[in-house]
Amino acid sequence: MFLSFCLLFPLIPVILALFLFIPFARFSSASKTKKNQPPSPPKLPIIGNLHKIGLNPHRSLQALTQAHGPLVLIQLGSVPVLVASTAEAAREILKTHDVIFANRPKLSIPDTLTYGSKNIAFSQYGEYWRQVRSIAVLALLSSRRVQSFKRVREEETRLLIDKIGENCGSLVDLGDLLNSLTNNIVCRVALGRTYHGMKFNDLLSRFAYLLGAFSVGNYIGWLSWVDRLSGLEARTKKVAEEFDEFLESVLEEHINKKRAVEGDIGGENYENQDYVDILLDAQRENTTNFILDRDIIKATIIDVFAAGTDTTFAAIEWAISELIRHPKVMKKLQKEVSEIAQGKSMITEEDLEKMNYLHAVLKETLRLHTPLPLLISRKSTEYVNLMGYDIPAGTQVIINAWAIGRDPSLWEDAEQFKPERFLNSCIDFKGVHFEFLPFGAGRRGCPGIQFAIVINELVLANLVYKYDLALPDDVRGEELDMSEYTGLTLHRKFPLLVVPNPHF
Ligand code: HEM
Repeated sequence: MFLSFCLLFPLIPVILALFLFIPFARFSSASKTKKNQPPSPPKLPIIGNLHKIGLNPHRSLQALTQAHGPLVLIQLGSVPVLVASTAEAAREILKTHDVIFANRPKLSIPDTLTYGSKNIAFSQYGEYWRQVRSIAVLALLSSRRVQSFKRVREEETRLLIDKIGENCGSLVDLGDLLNSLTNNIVCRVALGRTYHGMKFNDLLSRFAYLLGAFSVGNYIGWLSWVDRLSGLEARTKKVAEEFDEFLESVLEEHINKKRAVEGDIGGENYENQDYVDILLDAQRENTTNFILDRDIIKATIIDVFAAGTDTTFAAIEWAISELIRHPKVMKKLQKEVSEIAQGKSMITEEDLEKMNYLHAVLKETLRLHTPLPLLISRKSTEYVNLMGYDIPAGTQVIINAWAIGRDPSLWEDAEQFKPERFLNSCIDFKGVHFEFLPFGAGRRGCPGIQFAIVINELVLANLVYKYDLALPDDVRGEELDMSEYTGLTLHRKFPLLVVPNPHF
């Protein structure tokens, strides 16, 4: 399930009606006597535990876990959902029983936005998913491809640094600039060029918002009219249509460019190809076991925006926020970066490897501000006994990676930002350490780790190398408001406004 409850509001009248007219009921499910189900909090009729979720589901689900244990079975409307919030439970799901939990639930909003879940992230587990994922890895996310986009990343980072330089001493919306930077990088490597303008940015932000929106109909089928009445359904269709129009124009541009290039010099080499070129080639050369039709190509491009841009941007924004709040950490990082840069004008990607403290800062950020706090929901395909509990086939599963990252039994001073904890530690985010899961794990784990990390590190290193960042109105860094806004991705609630000055 794509769990985010920013659009839970349409349900409020229903919840109120239940509170007013239906006496509280503690549903002791009949099946419980037969099966050993995980503990469940008390439920209300019809809505089950929906009222317990609130606007920050990762926090409310953490509270449920603290009250009921590592595996909790909640009822969202008519849908039972298993919530796992400890490293041990995550290991059982993502490693021991990875195949059983490799499916995704089908949900109406992502389904509409991704041509019937034809993309990687929402497609059903099986041969189709395997093939589209491997095309994306080969064409965009493999080490070789990620390496080949080095120039794009360094150029865009330089543009960001220059833009900030033009505004030294003035108030800058750093979040906005970082958002544009990630969009530009992703557009250039995936689509071949940048796309600017209010209209495109607005489309992307409506798209990201809807991906995190809550659809009543997914959980209480007979209330699906609420989604129509609230306008959610219409808004989703409109964004899907606008995105489709945009992607059609991108495909046409590529097809025309290909014709022109072939006419001229007989073809383009691999290194100069963007993601769309490679997908169109695979279509023409019929290299997949299924027909790579236009909708599949468009859905696969959507993955890059849906899974890749907002997450990458959120990670950098939280990292800068924590550095502003922790001046000593900022100084230590600036020292490391400056020593390695040795006075050159920009940090390059070759320099990053030596920056151990930078790696630790990024890991600590991803631990405390996991960009997808609840990963992407899974769905079991067969019955399984999980940590002694009976879990039937078809159960939706949420893994609260955010809560695991803050589990005080795993992390000392779990709520504190202390990058040092990662300095002499082998823990990383590649999906083998279940106490630290910002990219998930197992076969549905994130394939974009390398793509994202190098952007994050390059931008962070250059920002702190070139600038000191202060809060406006002489507010101390430690006082920066860290409130969250939860959509699909966890973002800062308030813009990150800073006053940059050259760092010497
Ligand atoms: C800091 C940045 C990123 C974070 C934190 C992140 C995190 C995640 C997480 C938690 C999942 C779900 C894993 C699971 O279910 O176990 C995921 C899936 C995915 N991510 Fe990322 N991601 C990031 C960047 C990217 C980038 C840059 C791309 C591509 C350009 C990408 C592409 C994908 C795709 C395609 C999936 C779906 C995989 C599948 O279902 O097989 N991600 N990501």
